[in-house]
Amino acid sequence: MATMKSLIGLINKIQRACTVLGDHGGEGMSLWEALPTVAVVGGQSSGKSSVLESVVGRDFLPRGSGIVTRRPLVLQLHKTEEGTTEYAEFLHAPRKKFTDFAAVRKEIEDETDRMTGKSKAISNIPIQLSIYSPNVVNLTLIDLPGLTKVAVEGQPESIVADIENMVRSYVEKPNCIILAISPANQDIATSDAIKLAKEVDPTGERTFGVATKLDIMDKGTDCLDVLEGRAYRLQHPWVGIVNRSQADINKRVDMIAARRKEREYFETSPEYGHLASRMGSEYLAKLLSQHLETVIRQKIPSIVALINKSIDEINAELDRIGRPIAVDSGAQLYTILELCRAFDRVFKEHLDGGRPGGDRIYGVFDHQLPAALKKLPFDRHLSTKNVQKVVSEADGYQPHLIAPEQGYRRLIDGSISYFKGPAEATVDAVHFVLKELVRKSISETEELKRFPTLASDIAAAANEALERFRDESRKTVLRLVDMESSYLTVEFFRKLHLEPEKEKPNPKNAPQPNADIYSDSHFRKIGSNVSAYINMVCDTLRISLPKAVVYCQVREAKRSLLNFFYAQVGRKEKEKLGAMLDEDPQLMERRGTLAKRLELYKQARDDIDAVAWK
Ligand SMILES: Nc1nc2c(ncn2[C@@H]2O[C@H](COP(=O)(O)OP(=O)(O)OP(=O)(O)O)[C@@H](O)[C@H]2O)c(=O)[nH]1
Repeated sequence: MATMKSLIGLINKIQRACTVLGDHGGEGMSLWEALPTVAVVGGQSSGKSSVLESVVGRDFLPRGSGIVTRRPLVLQLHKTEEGTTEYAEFLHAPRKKFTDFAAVRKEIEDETDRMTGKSKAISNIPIQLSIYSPNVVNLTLIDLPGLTKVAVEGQPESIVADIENMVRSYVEKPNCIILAISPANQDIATSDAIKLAKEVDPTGERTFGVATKLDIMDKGTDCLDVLEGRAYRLQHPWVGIVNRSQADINKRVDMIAARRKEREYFETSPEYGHLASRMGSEYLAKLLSQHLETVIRQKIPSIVALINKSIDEINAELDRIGRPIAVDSGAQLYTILELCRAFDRVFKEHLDGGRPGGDRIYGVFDHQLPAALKKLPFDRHLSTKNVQKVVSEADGYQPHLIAPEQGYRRLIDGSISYFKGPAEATVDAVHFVLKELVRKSISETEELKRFPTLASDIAAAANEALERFRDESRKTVLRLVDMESSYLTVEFFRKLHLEPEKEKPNPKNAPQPNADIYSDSHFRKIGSNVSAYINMVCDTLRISLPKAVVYCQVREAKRSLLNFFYAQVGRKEKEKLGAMLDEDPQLMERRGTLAKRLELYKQARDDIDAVAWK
């Protein structure tokens, strides 16, 4: 069974680790909030500092008028072997042992000012102080600013509400044990501490009522109704306390003497003598310590559950943002190539299906190319008038005798050259689709997210490769078009020749034997022959251009988009490889934070395992 010392020591340890990591409650479900704590609350001058000091047995808290406690003070008490020297240690100044408690007080004041400036404002970032002493019990207490009604000189008006909000933020947590300090010489039921405790803990199960200043109550009055639980009932018994009076403090009565005096007060008191064994600051310290231990024991399963859940969450996030990368060049090269492959996979999924975008290439072939071909100005180029003009120019001074061979060739060449436009446009359209897919693939490659430099290197290399494929593709499609004009399909014209001319008999306009070959219908006929031939060429190109484009651009992109890049990377030196794997600084910071938190949680889990199940 775990000992009291080890259980409270465990929580102390986890609390210290939380503070180092900046976890002191607040946002989300923090480990700090899951830990049971004792918070000391009370109105100004209710005797809070005095209670804390007598629990510790030392003067060490700043004193003065106005609001002295302006940051939460997490006070961890560690009991040491009898005869050892007492000392104090601040978490913000580790390894510095304070044996002079006046210096502790000074450090609390200075550290408060460090955070809040001299502004007398308050801050919710706690100061963490550990006291090692044979005169304490293991206990963690949080001293909070005293609840107040008015701001004093130099303090903002809002301080009254700010203090209440800060105190409330501690005491409303279900794991907070409330030590509610009320001076007995005032009406306890309306004390600031009891009012707040009632609000956040109506059943009183986590409130410990403490009545101070029993010794200076009006003559003839006593506090028995409260201390015996009749006036204001809580689940836990009330504890009466007699602290040093101001006169004692001025006379520098030491704490050990004060404790003795307090004991004597109760033992000899006619009113409280029968309660003496359950009164006084020493009793209060033991009561709290025991209670804290019970609560911790109850909470351990839920703390462990929270720790495990947090570890899972942190691991999941670390997986998402990526683990740290190795530093040797072999591993770096491997990482870069792995990342390239990851990108390549996504890119191929876009082309081959599975991810959208590849279908837009088919859209170019199926829609854009035919539409562009349809728009070519063959009507104008093969109009009777233009046919006549081209044929006559080709004939020169000697008109053709049977068929205008030169004229046909010029008309066909002229028409075919129009195909260059749609051919190049197809190459460009596919190029832009591919470029867009590279962009999309870069942004969709999860693994690349943490390496912005490498991502842009890969994008640049891929785009460069696409430019090369585009040049190659352009040459190929233009060659296909040129091939069409370099050798015409003779059979087409032979067949034309064999087809009988289906002219409608028109006796009125009966053809004049000689004028015939120069008439409009003759040129119209030539135009329609060329047009039929060009339609055939068009059908061929509509089919062959996509093949050329896929061959030169799409297939190459799939096969060798990053080949050039791989070769370049392979030649790079270690520093350059490292530079390519530069990460987003924010991400690196986040990973660092997560790693530290993971360490804390794992350590906490090990500590709990070691202590709780011994
Ligand atoms: N006689 C007597 N005086 C007490 C007792 N408790 C506190 N005092 C005096 O009351 C005054 C205020 O006590 P503190 O302990 O400073 O009270 P506090 O709640 O910490 O005050 P702030 O930090 O200013 O909010 C001091 O002068 C103490 O000496 C007590 O039980 N008996």
